[in-house]
Amino acid sequence: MTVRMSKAIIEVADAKVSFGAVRALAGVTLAIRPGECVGLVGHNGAGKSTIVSVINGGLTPQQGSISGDGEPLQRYGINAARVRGIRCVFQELSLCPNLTVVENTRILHRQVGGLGWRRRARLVIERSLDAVFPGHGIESDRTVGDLSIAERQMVEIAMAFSDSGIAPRLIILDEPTSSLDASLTEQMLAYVRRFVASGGAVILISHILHEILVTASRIVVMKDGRIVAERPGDAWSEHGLVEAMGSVVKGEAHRRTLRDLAKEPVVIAQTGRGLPLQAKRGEIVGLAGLAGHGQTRMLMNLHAASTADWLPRRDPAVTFVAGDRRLNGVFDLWSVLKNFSIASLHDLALRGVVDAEAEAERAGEWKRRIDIRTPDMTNRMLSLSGGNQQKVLFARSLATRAPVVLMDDPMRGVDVGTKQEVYEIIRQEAQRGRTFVWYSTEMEEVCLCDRVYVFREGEIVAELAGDAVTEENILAASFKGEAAA
Ligand SMILES: Nc1ncnc2c1ncn2[C@@H]1O[C@H](COP(=O)(O)OP(=O)(O)OP(=O)(O)O)[C@@H](O)[C@H]1O
Repeated sequence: MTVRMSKAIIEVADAKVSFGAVRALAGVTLAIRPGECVGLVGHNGAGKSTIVSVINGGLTPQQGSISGDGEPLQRYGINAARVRGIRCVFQELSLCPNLTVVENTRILHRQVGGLGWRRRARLVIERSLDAVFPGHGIESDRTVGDLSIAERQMVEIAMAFSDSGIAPRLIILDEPTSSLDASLTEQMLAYVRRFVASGGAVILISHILHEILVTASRIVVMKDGRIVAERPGDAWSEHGLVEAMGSVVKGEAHRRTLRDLAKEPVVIAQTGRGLPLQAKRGEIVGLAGLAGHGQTRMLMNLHAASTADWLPRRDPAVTFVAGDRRLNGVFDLWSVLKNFSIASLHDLALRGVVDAEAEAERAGEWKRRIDIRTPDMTNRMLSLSGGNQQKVLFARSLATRAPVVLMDDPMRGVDVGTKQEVYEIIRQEAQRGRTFVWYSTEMEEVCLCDRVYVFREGEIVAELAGDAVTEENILAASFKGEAAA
């Protein structure tokens, strides 16, 4: 029996894209058909966002062709993609922060105009939010800038799946779950499965390979601007994917066995009527719980409490690794080098003047250590892929002498190979006496911590240590406010 394959919604053939000396796509051919969820994986800088920009019409390849529903598309761009029902949720969230959720909906759905547009736009977005994230609790009159990063991500995702006349046919999700906790992620993946089962198509990009394995019907692996492997989803294992990406397969990361810690905590904080937080010298302390329940606020408060001096200190007491990098991490207009060295200028300066050689040397060391992929550290920060920008923020903080490192879900968008390297660096630094306070939306990371505080509604509701740090206990505490017996 011959199986008739439906026509591809979009097909890119032999696409080549270069940014100056960097070859982002070296001849990529990819077709997406109705009813399939294509998982796209690869190391940071492999070219995933670039091929997505080509499919989304945001970037015209220097070579190659694009066709849609079997017809060659000559002048393909964002508007042409939108008319074909192709939408993209970007890694860097793209909503206008000064407008409300409803007003942002109006911008995406241009046809929702005229008298009464607010009511209709509200209906469009609320219907979609309810469908993708039942019980979301987001009021559509709120200004986007006031939403937490997880809420913003939920609105972006719901916006992409919303329908106001032009039905969504292909939704591209570029690391959509990087700020979502486990339950929101599950809601979104369940919706993706339903959307695909009803004939829609999805491209799912994620560094959390488990998500891809349980959702994608086909998985495509990219490496250095090329597709290096492509198979049905159920023909892959996590191990096989990591190998195909060119990363070294390491055993599962385990919590370290703790040596004796000093008795006196170096960090102490209180959350309302909740339990107090304590972190000792050399300890890795995790902050867990559902996203947006006060973990980031706690980190901000700890940071403010130790840095409120008028003068910058030669020996900073704390350093902060931002997770919401566009909001409080990256200096857009600066080079990679300047973004890296800004926190250690005191160490790099001689009589008040920065020693450029020492600065370049230290940046080079970190470039090698966590594999920041750029041909030249003086390139603009925004020329880096998202995951590589995140690595720079890591390097910036770890290169300081601050004894306490506060981390706000810092692995957003970092690839699996690099994550393992960073976990190892954290262990080594903790062994040398540094204290880490680490908020993460990834259970695997929380379970690496020596001690974990679970947050609920702004307060710490449970403290788990050693062998009690398990997924089951954390989930029980997150939902019920108490650890499982
Ligand atoms: N505007 C740009 N200017 C210069 N170089 C760029 C630009 N956009 C992307 N690049 C480069 O192209 C390459 C591919 O980047 P891309 O963002 O597609 O990677 P990615 O696979 O999505 O990575 P990540 O997993 O970190 O998001 C990288 O080396 C990146 O530095």
